[in-house]
Amino acid sequence: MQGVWTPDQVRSAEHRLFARVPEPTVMRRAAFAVAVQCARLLTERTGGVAGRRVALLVGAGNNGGDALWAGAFLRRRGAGVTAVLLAPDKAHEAGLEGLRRAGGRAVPAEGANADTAGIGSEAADALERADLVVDGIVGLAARGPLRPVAAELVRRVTVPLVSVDLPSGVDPMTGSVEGPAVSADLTVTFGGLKPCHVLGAGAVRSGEVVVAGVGITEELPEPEFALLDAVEVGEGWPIPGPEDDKYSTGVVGVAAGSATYPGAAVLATGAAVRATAGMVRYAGPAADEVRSAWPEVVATGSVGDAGRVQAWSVGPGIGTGSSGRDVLRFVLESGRPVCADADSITLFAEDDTMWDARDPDAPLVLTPHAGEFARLAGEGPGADRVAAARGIATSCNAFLLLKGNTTVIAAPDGRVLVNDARQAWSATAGSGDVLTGLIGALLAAGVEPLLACGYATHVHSLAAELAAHGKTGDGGRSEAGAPIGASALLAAVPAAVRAVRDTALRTAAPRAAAS
Ligand SMILES: NC(=O)C1=CN([C@@H]2O[C@H](COP(=O)(O)OP(=O)(O)OC[C@H]3O[C@@H](n4cnc5c(N)ncnc54)[C@H](O)[C@@H]3O)[C@@H](O)[C@H]2O)[C@@H](O)CC1
Ligand SMILES: Nc1ncnc2c1ncn2[C@@H]1O[C@H](COP(=O)(O)OP(=O)(O)O)[C@@H](O)[C@H]1O
Ligand SMILES: [K+]
Repeated sequence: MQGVWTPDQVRSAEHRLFARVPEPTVMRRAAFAVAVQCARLLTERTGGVAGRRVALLVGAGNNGGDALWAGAFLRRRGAGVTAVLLAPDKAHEAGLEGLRRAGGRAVPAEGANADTAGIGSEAADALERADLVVDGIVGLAARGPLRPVAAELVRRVTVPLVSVDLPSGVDPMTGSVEGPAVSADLTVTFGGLKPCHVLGAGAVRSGEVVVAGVGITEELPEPEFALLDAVEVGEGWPIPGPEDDKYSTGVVGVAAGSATYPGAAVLATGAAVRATAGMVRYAGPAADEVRSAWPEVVATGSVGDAGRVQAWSVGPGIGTGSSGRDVLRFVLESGRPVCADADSITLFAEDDTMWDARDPDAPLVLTPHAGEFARLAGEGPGADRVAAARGIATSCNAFLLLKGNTTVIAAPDGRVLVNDARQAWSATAGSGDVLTGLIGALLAAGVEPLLACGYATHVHSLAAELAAHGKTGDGGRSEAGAPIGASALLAAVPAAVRAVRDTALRTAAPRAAAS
């Protein structure tokens, strides 16, 4: 798992490090890492470093200090470096001195001969001629969007941009963007990932993220939350072994759909079929449609007739009337792990007694989108989606999966996983039904609920990406991609599972050879 740490955790780790290593040494290590990445980008985009022009956007704090020292390193490799100072009186003194000693120069952002936007002519010129821009405007201490002069400078950038620590203007803790902010091609951060690199708009604005340890990593506590990588998903995805049969790999029950919404039943059940090897039972009014789409499914008209299952997926298309309520109550009373989505969430929100129907020891997974979350919580998730998901998971004693481009999954004990989709092809009607089926199947296979949600979400977003790009093994590959429907996403689930399992296999082989 890749950990993510809050700005406060990183600051305390920094202070512990400063007890052993002088602060200027740490700053120069950080700046060197920035310079290395700038040189790489310059070489990729322009063929070299010497003779290229770099503009540094320098704010009042240590983030600007990092940029200034990085500029000094780049100057020594032959680049022409100009620092544009947003607060000339407060610019990091040692960094400024270092840059000047290396032959770089510094100009004020709002200097002489300012243009109508208030930008001095030397600053405007430096930006116009730059091959690369370094954003050292603000780092961990950032509050709110870019101020007007910084925003104007950033607006003028047309060349690759490297952010120091985080893209300025993005909230470090939540990744939210409330006004002008930097969009980086590359962000070099220190010690470990911070929330803004993986959450919401910040994830997009960060571009490629490179973590430089600089000694801080060793001082970090347990991370605030974590991301699963493809290797972990591939290793953990349940597959049948030699001793297995259709029952031992987990029987999942799907209670979804209605006469009005048979599609929800077909999608959720199909996802369960495609996710694991065990048996899938369907119970509900869309039994005929499910049977004809998925002949391998054992389908009945009501949950009472469904037979034994190891876990339930319930909710999509069941409605919020009395029959939906009875279905939800039945599966909750079964004492099995339950993934409750869509209408089930509304039923929980509208009927407090529903909580009493569940066995508190049986895991309950709730998978709301923002609107359903608001129904459940009484208010929307707001900017801090991790805190919002964690709050409801704890108060409801449930696993809470908050959907979106960044999906946040919180366990009742406070653990949190985040999945950054890095694309939005799954923003299509019915794709949530597919996710419900995947989670139910993994719960039935005995995967721990937080991981079941993490694996399912990872495979779901990968399936959307593969389907949109025609990378499912049936030709029509495309780099640009094209919109897909939930059926195409569902059809791509096996390709996504194969992809993560292959990644895990490729990683395991060299490890085995080395040991
Ligand atoms: N102390 C060190 O030696 C190290 C510092 N590091 C760097 O130091 C940074 C943190 O430095 P600082 O604590 O000095 O703070 P910043 O450099 O993040 O902030 C500088 C100033 O900008 C102001 N500011 C806040 N929001 C703003 C906005 N929206 N627009 C413009 N200005 C705004 C803040 O009030 C603060 O005074 C990290 O992000 C990292 O880049 C790291 O290199 C690790 C080592
Ligand atoms: N902009 C987006 N980018 C990436 N994934 C998204 C985006 N919007 C929605 N999704 C994902 O698509 C699925 C939609 O689920 P849901 O809102 O329940 O839709 P439906 O009820 O139509 O099936 C969720 O897994 C969600 O995380
Ligand atoms: K920055």
